[in-house]
Amino acid sequence: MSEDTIENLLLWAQQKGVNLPDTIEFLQSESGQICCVAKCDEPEFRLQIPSTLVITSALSQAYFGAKARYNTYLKLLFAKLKFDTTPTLVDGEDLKTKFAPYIKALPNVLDSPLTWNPAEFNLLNGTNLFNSLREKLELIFNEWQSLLSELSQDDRFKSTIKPDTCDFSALTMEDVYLNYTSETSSGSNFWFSFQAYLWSHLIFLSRAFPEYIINKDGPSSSIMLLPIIDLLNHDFNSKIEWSQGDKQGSFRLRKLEGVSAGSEIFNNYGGKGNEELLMGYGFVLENNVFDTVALRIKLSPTILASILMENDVALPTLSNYTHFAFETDQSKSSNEHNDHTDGALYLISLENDTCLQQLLALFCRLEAHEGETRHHLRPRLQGLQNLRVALAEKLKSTKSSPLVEFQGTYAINVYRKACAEAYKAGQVQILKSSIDGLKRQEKLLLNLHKKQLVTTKKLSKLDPAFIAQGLAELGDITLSSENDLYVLWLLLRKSCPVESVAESLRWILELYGEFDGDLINYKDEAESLQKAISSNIDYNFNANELAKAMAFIETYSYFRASKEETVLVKPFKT
Ligand SMILES: C[S@@+](CC[C@H](N)C(=O)[O-])C[C@H]1O[C@@H](n2cnc3c(N)ncnc32)[C@H](O)[C@@H]1O
Repeated sequence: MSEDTIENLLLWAQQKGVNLPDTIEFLQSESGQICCVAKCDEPEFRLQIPSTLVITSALSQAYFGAKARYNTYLKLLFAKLKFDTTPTLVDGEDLKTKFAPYIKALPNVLDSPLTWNPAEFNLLNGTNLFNSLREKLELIFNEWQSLLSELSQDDRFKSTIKPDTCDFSALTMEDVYLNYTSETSSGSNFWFSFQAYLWSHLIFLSRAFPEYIINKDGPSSSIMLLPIIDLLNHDFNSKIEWSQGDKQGSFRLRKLEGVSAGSEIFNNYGGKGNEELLMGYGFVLENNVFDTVALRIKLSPTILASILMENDVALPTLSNYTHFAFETDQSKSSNEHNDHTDGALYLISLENDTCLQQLLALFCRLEAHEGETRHHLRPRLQGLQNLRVALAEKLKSTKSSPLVEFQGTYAINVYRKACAEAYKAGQVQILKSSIDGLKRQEKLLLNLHKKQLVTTKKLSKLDPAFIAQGLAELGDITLSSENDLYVLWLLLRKSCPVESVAESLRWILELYGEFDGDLINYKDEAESLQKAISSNIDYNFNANELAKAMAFIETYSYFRASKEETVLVKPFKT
């Protein structure tokens, strides 16, 4: 952007009543980004925008007569102001002319991955952004298609605007890029093209404010643009107040701390992680304390219903974390109902352990058998293991996952590459540190409850005769799993006099004596173990008894995937 463009913008703003203090200046960095800098010590910075410069859905309602989907029509109006060469009249005033200096100063190309080419898109492979990008684009695409359908029935537009019937789901990501999202995609010069709509969408995504600040009676999810105020960059340490200004419908930004000469004056877009910053604003922050890895856990309707009824573990949804300045009417209604149809959403971070512990509580609850709660030792250990495995898989896929295939040759923008790498590194760091935290937690629990645990190693140590004689008597059999070893121990020891069994193993036999579990799932396995034994030696175990022992071991053990071992756990509420 040229210096003239900024000059014109500032002049225009002053003429329209923006109080631009002469103690600040707007500078342009080498990358073309504008920033606001204090020329001298600024004890109390304020910037106020009159209502006449605020771009709200009142304008799109007036122009399109829209009675719903306010944000969607506002984005369309803004695309029209940018891309249509003819006037857009509201109450006799041409909005295109009115806002021309502002629109001219806006970036033409935005760095959100929604516009990245296939080679750049592949830089994100394995991440949540990579996995969700297509779905996000499809939502915007559907929003745009339905707008075209509505406009094609409006007398004012029906001669020029035809519905678009493209089936988005049939397009590859390369098709999407070439036909719809690249700067040079076909139809990009029409104000009602997808490319124009996407540009407008991204401008709102990266610059919009919630309208309720100046209009308490308006729809709560409505968004607005604030020229000049939106030149301020983001710093999450910046102490800022947003409020209505002196006059009805005006907006005031106030810095709640002094700014020293030469320092940049920042806005604060809120505590956002790099995923949200990259997607919405096209940048990331190094060492971002708000960085999170989003993990969505889908639950079957039955489990969901019982967990909600018990009200013991948290099942957060998006609405628990943030209020977006930018929200589609659709996403808002699902948030309002705290709907779990998309699953529970856990945002785990380096800085705050709460979410990881909530997620762990859910994993432990999912492992609790009948008669257990998530606080029992066995489901706690199993939950820890399962979550570790899940995070390790996520880590693996974040580090290396398949790439999308594409035909063309595309240059990779250096800035975008750096953003993708920093975002990925942040995700990897959070996952690794969460896994380490879980490892430590498991180790503590294992140390604390050593007496409640039996491994096959401990079993062999406490009952050497079982290995030396008992097993030897069964001949040379191949056990399909470590569980079979416990099963055989149970069957060989269940009728032994109590005193002959080591004290710390007796609880197993006592519980086994009372055990009355469902055997149906173990019949086949039991029969094959029975066969393996009897084909080897004339030793006849009852298949039902084998099935009972197998069911028992499953009920009273946890599988420690990290060591590939089954550990028997004495029922214990921690
Ligand atoms: C509301 S605008 C701020 C004005 C913007 N600098 C401009 O030149 O128009 C938001 C955009 O500014 C840039 N931005 C804001 N804060 C930033 C930061 N801390 N680091 C890098 N880029 C930032 C991003 O491109 C973002 O999409």
